[in-house]
Amino acid sequence: MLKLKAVSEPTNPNPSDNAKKTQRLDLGSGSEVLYIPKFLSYDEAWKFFDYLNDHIPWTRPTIRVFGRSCLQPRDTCYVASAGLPDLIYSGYQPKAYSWDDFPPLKDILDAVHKALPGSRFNSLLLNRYKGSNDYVSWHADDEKLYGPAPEIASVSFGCEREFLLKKKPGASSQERRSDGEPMSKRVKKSNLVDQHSFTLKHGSLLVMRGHTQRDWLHSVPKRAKADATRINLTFRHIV
Ligand SMILES: O=C(O)CCC(=O)C(=O)O
Ligand SMILES: [Fe+2]
Repeated sequence: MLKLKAVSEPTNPNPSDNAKKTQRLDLGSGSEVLYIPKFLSYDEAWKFFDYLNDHIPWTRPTIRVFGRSCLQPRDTCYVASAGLPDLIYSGYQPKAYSWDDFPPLKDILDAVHKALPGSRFNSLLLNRYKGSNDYVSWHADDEKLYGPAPEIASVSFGCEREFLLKKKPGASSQERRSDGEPMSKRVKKSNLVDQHSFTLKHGSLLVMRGHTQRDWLHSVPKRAKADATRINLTFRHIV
């Protein structure tokens, strides 16, 4: 696994925000992940956690995976701006709530837009992992309605969980290592650079960009020791 390089957030000139280090991971072939561990303060993030845990109408729908019906292994909810095409995933079409139904979500959305200049997210999938047995299996958020190179911003609250990325079978191989050395000049150890792991902390922001959904899969696996509740918000732009 590659070590992440910590860089100061160049878009934020406020010196009081120096603690907000952005880690940037170049996955090669136009795929990139950003990770900001202290996107929200600890106390602020717990206030959002309590609000979301109590006020979101969480459901655990039946979805279809490989032709079989099963209970989705986590709670979910969906919020989207008016007039957008319906989201359907795993044979399930969630009801779209309005941003006005949950005003604190608009505050989080504003903070995300500020951290990612040029972004304009208009939909949000919420996930609640109620304990160590809840998870999301390997997938890419590559539904057509997100366009060919979607930016997805993911904010985490509560229990820390591991977030894994692995190269899709058949995706073009990595062009260069993090130190810029071309792979052709050295022995390829593709299994080392084709998987990455992040521990998504309370109040953190993770962003997937470029061709990440085309070329990579991600998951949040079951973890016996992660026995408390985690809430995750994934902001997306529907084209
Ligand atoms: O919970 C997470 O960190 C990831 C959720 C996710 O991948 C999704 O909702 O598509
Ligand atoms: Fe996802």
